[in-house]
Amino acid sequence: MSRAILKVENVDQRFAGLHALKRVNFELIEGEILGIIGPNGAGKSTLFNAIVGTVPPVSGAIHFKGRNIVGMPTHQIAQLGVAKTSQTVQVFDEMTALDNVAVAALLNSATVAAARSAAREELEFWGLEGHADTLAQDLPLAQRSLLELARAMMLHPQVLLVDEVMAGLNEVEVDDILDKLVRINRDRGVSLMVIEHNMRALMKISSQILALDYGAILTLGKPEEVSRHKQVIEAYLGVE
Ligand SMILES: Nc1ncnc2c1ncn2[C@@H]1O[C@H](COP(=O)(O)OP(=O)(O)OP(=O)(O)O)[C@@H](O)[C@H]1O
Repeated sequence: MSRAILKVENVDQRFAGLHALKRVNFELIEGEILGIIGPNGAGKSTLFNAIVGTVPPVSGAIHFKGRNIVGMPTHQIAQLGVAKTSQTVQVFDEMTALDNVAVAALLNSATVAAARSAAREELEFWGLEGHADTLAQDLPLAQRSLLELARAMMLHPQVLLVDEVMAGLNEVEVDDILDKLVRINRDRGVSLMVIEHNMRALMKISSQILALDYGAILTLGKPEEVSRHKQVIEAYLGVE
């Protein structure tokens, strides 16, 4: 039987006069890939920030495996198993790719040597082994996106929130990331929520898609249903 690993209940977020999330309710089923779409400013990143605790919601509950994580510090939420990538790739520019991943690996390693070894393995998974000694600032955008995913995986997440990692990438690079996301989901047991403006990409990998508009859920359903939804077409695709 499918069960929810993450349950978002009546989550509200407000910034001064702006009602950024309006009683948002949904479940992430364990093992699924849930795509998140919505126009600019719809509240997608705000939702992710609420889940990982960087900007906690003003009201509502977020249950991870039955435990309400609202109010917990981000590092504790990460330790429990919920991690996030950033919308803008956040790696340490002046460090090598290997060191970037090794720093994250230290959290779950007994020694520096063990962290470096885990980091090497992770770089290999993401196809970055040839760039281990390259400074992050010298990596092309696609490899920086992969590096951030590699860093996030060192937290051993059970739920990974992926915020627009495909922006600015070409079709081949997007397909490579999609393939890797499917593999961490299928082979490494990570449930995923993926924010993406690239609808074609999202439809390929998501079992369900959630559409946000003005902080509220427009619809949640199978990709083919959501892509036919009248308000999604109007709000997201901008068609009258
Ligand atoms: N910390 C904050 N303080 C004030 N306003 C914020 C804050 N975070 C987000 N907002 C506002 O909340 C609204 C939703 O922003 P959010 O970044 O969640 O949208 P989004 O759907 O992720 O958009 P995009 O696709 O452009 O990334 C926007 O109007 C934004 O300016």
